[in-house]
Amino acid sequence: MKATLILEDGTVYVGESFGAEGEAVGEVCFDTGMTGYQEVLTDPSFFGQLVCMTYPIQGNYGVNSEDNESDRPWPKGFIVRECCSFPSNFRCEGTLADYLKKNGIIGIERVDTRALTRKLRESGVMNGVITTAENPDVEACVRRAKEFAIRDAVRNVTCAERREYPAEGEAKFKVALYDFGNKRNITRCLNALGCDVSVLPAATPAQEVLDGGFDGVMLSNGPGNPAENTEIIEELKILLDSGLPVFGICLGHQLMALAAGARSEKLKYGHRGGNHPVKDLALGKTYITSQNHGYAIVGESLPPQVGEVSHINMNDGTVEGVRYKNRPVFTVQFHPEASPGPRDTRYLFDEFLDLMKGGAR
Ligand SMILES: NC(=O)CC[C@H](N)C(=O)O
Repeated sequence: MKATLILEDGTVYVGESFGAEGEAVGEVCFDTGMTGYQEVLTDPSFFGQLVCMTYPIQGNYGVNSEDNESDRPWPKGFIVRECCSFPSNFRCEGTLADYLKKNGIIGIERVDTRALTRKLRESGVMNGVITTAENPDVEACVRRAKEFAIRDAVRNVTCAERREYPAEGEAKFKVALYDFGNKRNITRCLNALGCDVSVLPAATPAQEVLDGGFDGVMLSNGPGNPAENTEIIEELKILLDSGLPVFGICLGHQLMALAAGARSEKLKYGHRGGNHPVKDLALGKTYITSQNHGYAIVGESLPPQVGEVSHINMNDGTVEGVRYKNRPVFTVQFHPEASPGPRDTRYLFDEFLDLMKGGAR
């Protein structure tokens, strides 16, 4: 069956449908990861997006029940060069196409993903429509794409109620994890290091965390424009000055910086993939990191008496981490939990544990 991708600038890519049928409107972004499509699909940070994978074959090792980063896939559509129909892997439990169909996600293949990626790199991020209609009305699709905006993102992906995830082995610490769209591997990493983790809805008041007997707070990744989360930012202001250790990842990093008085900006086309070089300024060392974000914190807007930039992206110089002054609080824009991605920066979880022990970072 035919499928068509129409960008808001009127560009049309004709391909073939391989997931659900119908129409999806969303923000088109590209991800350069060579593996990890299942983790990408189930990462709640992709809520509302049409994700183009730059690696030319997807689905070649199928899908399984162990690699999910949340309970369901979140992008509105998946754009690939080729979707493999006969996956081969000892862990494979089904095909990517069936998985998308079952979950109502539209997939389009046979798209020149190199041309699309170049277009987004040159023109910047754009909205689009994928439709399986035989003769789509391009003008109407362009209108719908232009009208689209990702709104209430965190509210749509956060958990409805608190859930407990016990430590592996002896529990050393109790961590409150704010779920802004949490990737399961953040919970797994903490559990593996001996933390009992309570995953909390995004709207949990800071006071409840302070009264909860926790040793530290983890702020998760999540979708959407960080600046729209005004109520959460107010709660984080309380946590920032509470003396409790806090570690933030991606959206969690952005929200804490906004709470500290900084400003966020939308990047031209974002960073998504598993090969982004980031320099830890204190160590003078560069790590290869996993990333998925469309916004960043503006370094100069961070009040210098509150925090300083700790990491920068070696491709474009954008802020990749903040260390807060006189507070046991640090955050990173990239994904130390990876999944998919390199594990270079897993050590940051140990640093969070050191803070909870009361040691210096
Ligand atoms: N993965 C994330 O947490 C992404 C954060 C934010 N939604 C952004 O796009 O920048």
